[in-house]
Amino acid sequence: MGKQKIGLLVMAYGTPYKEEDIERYYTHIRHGRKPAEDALQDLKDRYKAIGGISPLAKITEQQAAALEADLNDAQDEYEFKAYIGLKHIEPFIEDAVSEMAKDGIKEAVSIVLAPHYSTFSVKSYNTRANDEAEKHGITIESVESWYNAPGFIKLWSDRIGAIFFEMTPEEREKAVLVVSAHSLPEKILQNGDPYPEQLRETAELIQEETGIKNVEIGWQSEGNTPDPWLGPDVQDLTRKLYHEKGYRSFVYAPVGFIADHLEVLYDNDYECKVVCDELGANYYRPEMPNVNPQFIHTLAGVVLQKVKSEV
Ligand SMILES: CC1=C(CCC(=O)O)c2cc3nc(cc4[nH]c(cc5[nH]c(cc1n2)c(C)c5CCC(=O)O)c(CCC(=O)O)c4C)C(CCC(=O)O)=C3C
Ligand SMILES: [Fe+2]
Repeated sequence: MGKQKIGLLVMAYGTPYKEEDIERYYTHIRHGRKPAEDALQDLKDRYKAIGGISPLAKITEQQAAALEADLNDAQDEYEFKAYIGLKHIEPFIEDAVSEMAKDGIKEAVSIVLAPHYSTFSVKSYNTRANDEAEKHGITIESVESWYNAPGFIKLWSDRIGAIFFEMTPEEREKAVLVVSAHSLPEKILQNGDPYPEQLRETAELIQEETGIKNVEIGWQSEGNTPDPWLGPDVQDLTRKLYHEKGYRSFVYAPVGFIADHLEVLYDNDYECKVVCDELGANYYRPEMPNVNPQFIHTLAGVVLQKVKSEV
C-alpha cells in the first residue's frame, strides 16, 4: 500500500518581495484601504533601514521546505507536501488550498508560523483556510498553538541562557529578560482571548528552564490605530525598568515571532536599542529560531501529533 498523501498547509503573515510590493501589501493589511502617503513612506523607510526589504520571504520558504523534509524523514506512513499560504500577499492562503485541490489532496494539516493563538492571528488564518477547503472537499486539521512545545522553550532558553552566562555576576544581577509578542488591540480581552495568557506561560516556562531571576513581559510593534493596544510597550517598559528597578542590561526575547523580519530587526534591534543607548544600558537579543534544525524538528513533532490524534 502506498503512503497516504497529506497536504501540509504552512501559513504565515507574508511580506513584500520587493520595494514595489510595499504599497499593495500595506493596502491589503488595511483591508483594502490605501495607506496615507506619510504612513506608506514610514513603512518604506523601516524596510530600507533593515536592508531594503525583509529577509522573511526567503526564511518562510526555507522553513516550509525544511518542515516537509523533516516530516517525511521522520516516518513512512504519510507523504507530506508543503504549501505556503500567506495572509497579506500571494501565495494567499486561498491560493495554497486550491493548489492542494489541483494536486488531488483530500486531507491536510495546517500550522501557522506563529506560536501563540489569538482570534486576530491564528483564528483568522484557520477560518480563511477552512472556508476555501470546504469549496474543494478538503478537510484540514489545524494546529492551534505550539508555544509550549518543549523544543521551542528549550531553544529560546539555551540562547537566552548563553547570553546571561557570558555576563559577569555584577552585570547579571542587574540584567532583565524581556519576553514579548506582537501587541494586539485590547478589545481581544473582552472575548477571553488566550493570547496574553499564552505569552505569560511562555515566559514562565523559559524562566523555569533557565533559572533567570528577573523576567518581565512586554508587548511590541503596536499598530497605528486609535483604539488601545495591549501594553506595556517594550520601549516604555525598558525606561520604567531602568528607573524603577535599576536594571542596566536588557535581553529581549521576541518569542511571539520565529524569524528575522521587520518587527525584530527594526522594532527590537533598532528601536529598543535606541532606548538602551540613550539610557546607557546594554542591549542583547538572541538569534531567532529561523531554520534551526531542532526548531524545525519540534514543529514537525507538533504536526505529526496533530495528524496522529485524528486517525
Ligand atoms: C499578531 C501579529 C503578528 C504575529 C503573528 C503572525 O505572524 O501572524 C504579526 C506579524 C507580522 N506583521 C508584519 C508586518 C506588518 N504588520 C502590520 C500591522 C499589524 N499587524 C498586526 C498583528 C500581527 N502581526 C496588527 C493587528 C496590525 C494592525 C493592522 C491590522 O489591524 O491588521 C503592518 C502595517 C504597518 C504597521 O502597523 O507597522 C505591517 C507591515 C510581519 C512581516 C514583517 C516583515 O515584512 O518583515 C509579520 C511577521
Ligand atoms: Fe503585523
